[in-house]
Amino acid sequence: MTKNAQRLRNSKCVPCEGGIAVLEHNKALSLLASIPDWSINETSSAIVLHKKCSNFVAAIKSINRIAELAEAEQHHPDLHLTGYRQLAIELTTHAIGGLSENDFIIAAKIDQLFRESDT
Ligand SMILES: C[C@H](O)[C@H](O)[C@H]1CNC2=NC(N)=NC(=O)C2=N1
Repeated sequence: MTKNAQRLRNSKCVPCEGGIAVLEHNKALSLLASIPDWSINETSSAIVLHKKCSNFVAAIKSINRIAELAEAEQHHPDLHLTGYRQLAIELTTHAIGGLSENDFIIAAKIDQLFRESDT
């Protein structure tokens, strides 16, 4: 794991209700290098991870773990479960209409969660 990934994993989300700038494209790309399974959308306003879970129950368990994490951090992803086990996790900071470091912190923590549990 890179130093940046470790730093993100050990960070806490900062409450955000607006008033901060969205991350610059280059900054977003450099943070993305720490979470290589994730991709960024065309407008650099969201990052997404596609995960094929082993079955429906495993997908629901993952959703519940992510929900707990999101509540603890007070930063919440959009979760899409389709095709019974295809989980898409999308992160953006709604309050600013784009990416903030919070999105990368949660993404790094979700990666950790997936490493530590069955999916
Ligand atoms: C104060 C608190 O941080 C905000 O209300 C949070 C809650 N969770 C959130 N989650 C996401 N993804 N974007 C937000 O802007 C957001 N706002």
